[in-house]
Amino acid sequence: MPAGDQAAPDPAAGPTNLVAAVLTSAEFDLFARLGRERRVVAGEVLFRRGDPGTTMYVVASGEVELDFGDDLLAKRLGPCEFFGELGLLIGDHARSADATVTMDGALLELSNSEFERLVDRDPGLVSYFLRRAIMRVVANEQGLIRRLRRRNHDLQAALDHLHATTTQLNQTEEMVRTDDLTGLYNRRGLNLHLQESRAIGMPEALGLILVDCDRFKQVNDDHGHLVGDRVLQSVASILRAVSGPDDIACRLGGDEFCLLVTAASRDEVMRFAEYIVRTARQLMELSEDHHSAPTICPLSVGAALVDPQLDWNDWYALADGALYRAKRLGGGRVEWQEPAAATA
Ligand SMILES: Nc1nc2c(ncn2[C@@H]2O[C@H](COP(=O)(O)OP(=O)(O)OP(=O)(O)O)[C@@H](O)[C@H]2O)c(=O)[nH]1
Repeated sequence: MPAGDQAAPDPAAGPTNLVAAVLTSAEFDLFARLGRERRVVAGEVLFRRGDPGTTMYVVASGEVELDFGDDLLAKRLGPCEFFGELGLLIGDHARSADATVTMDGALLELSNSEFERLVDRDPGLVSYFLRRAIMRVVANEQGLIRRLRRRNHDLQAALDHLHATTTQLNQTEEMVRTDDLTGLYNRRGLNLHLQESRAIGMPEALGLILVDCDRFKQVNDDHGHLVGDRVLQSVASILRAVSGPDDIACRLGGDEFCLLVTAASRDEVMRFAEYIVRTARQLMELSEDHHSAPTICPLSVGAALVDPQLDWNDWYALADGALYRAKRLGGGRVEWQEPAAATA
């Protein structure tokens, strides 16, 4: 029988060999006597994963590759190594790998009838072989469980990492959208918000309220930049207090702010606008008694109903017309702008 020039493994080899798919030389001799020899050539497919199988094979010479699919390592089997034994032992077992000849040679093929004769011929040897076959299945199973556990662990770590990255990205995005000093949206945040709103559908009616501090430069000049900062923060607090969950308060830059509110009528928008101017005035009156640094300043406000279908520049031009008038009239007041008057 062409077992090749390679020596069969020593039957007295230690327990580490127990789970290897290698026949001892005594086993190989016995299998060779009763198995059918089959010549094979490289590229020949012996069976595919999922095929039902009832035979086992021993490589006499040449080489066979077992490919278990997924990301499991393919195995190459040489002389005296066996495979497909579960097909023989269980009967009609679905093959768990593709078996392809990778080097010309010969195989011993054993089906149930040959195996029964093998048992009759040398029950002791066959029982030793069976014990090893079972241990091999158990070892493979344990290896698989270990691999799955490791993969699960890796997957969990990858998910944790992804979660941390997403949180970080959200925080970064939040920072990019927000004005450092006041915590309101900045101009970029407002633009992004408007883009998102346009994508999901704008509210049907919107009011734009432009807010500008009066003589703010004087606050900086008289009391310093930090006092000026605190005044800007107070204006932001007023806007935050007045805006509902669907309204957008934004610091457009410097001492200019805006509030975009969902409102359907002039009265509704004016209520917001007048509240803002009035609150600033009342806060000023409260602090007028003591001669400490100001915490707020008078505010000029321009208000208008805007067409949600038009863009920001159109809205701004409209409300800015009113703001300009409020400034010209001395500040600390609200001016309203009708759309028709703006285009006239
Ligand atoms: N403290 C402080 N000042 C700022 C900040 N950003 C801009 N400014 C100042 O705000 C001032 C705005 O000046 P102006 O545009 O002349 O406005 P104003 O003095 O209120 O004049 P009117 O609007 O005509 O009443 C400038 O002096 C800027 O330096 C800021 O973040 N903090």
